[in-house]
Amino acid sequence: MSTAVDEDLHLEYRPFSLSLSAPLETANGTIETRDGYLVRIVDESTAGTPGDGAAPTPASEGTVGYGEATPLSGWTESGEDCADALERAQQALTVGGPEAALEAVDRQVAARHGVALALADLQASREAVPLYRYLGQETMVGRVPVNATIGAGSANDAVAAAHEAVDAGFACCKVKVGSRPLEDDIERVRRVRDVVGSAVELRVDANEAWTIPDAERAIEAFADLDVSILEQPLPAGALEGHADLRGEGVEIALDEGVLEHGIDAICSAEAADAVVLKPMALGGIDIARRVAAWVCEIDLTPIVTTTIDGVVARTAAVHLAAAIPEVPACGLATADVLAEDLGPDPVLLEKGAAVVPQAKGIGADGVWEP
Ligand SMILES: O=C(O)CCC(=O)C1=CC=C[C@@H](O)[C@@H]1C(=O)O
Ligand SMILES: [Mg+2]
Repeated sequence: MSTAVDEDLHLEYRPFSLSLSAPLETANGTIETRDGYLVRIVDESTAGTPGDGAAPTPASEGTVGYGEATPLSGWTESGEDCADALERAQQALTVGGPEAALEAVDRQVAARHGVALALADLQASREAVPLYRYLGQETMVGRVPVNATIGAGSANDAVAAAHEAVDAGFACCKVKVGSRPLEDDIERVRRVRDVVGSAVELRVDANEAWTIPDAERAIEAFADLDVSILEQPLPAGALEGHADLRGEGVEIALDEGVLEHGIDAICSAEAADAVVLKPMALGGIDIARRVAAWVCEIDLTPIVTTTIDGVVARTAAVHLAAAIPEVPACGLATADVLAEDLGPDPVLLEKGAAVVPQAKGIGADGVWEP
């Protein structure tokens, strides 16, 4: 049902293309560029009147909420489907308000992420609270722990990235594996362990690359190397296979499997110790928040990451992590993976932690003008 306030909401979106500073190699393919749509919803009921001849300012336009819809092949809908969905949301918002806009993008997760985030940012801005407080965190959170992300490149590249991570103060590194012979990957992880020392947490992400015997062999070696978490060793469909890999000294996290099965099935199959939550792939910050609350209840560990998003979605994911009590290190230190961004980054990285913005909403300003 539409209300007078809803009719004052207007959604706009514009395309963007961000190149990576270096392609990110994973076992599922190489990510070279991040193309998507920046979304904004303006509440014109709060618009002021600009002075004579003055250019419109954000205040004169009304309160604004920003969102980002950045599809990634294999994880979300295509770019084309995303754009079509945003077009539908634009119409639906004017006619039927926020609920109608979200319904119009129900099945296109990246588009839904863009719309839901713009609505959440708008509401948090109206309430003058940072997004993480709007997402339900009752106390002030200054920082969230983050992991360094090391791509599936050569052993020398992995060692160099690990050096850099330790120098920058990271206490957790996640190494991508699965795109080369298993023994080579084990050797890469061994060399990374040598470089980072025993105090740094090491995680490994195979992006579905392995068979059960491969994974068993990897876990045997990784347990000796004190790897804490192995992410998605088997194809997403293999719930029972993942369940069988648990309890051998390395915790099992599901990422692609979360999207394929959902939390209830993972829980019934006892298939994971931890789950990776990517708001862009789950369909929005609101959904990711609900999933995080649910997994905490059932003693699964939630790890927040992104699909290598621009500053709007990445900062929103930092807020999501800040809304989760005792969140472990999250995959949110990816700003450097991008060679360019949508605007200034409000999140400082300091000694392995992301400093959470305390301004109202997401806190990502200066992003609309290309
Ligand atoms: O979790 C991180 O450290 C960063 C994000 C990350 O690893 C990923 C982002 C996008 C696509 C994936 O290949 C990958 C992942 O599988 O987690
Ligand atoms: Mg993963």
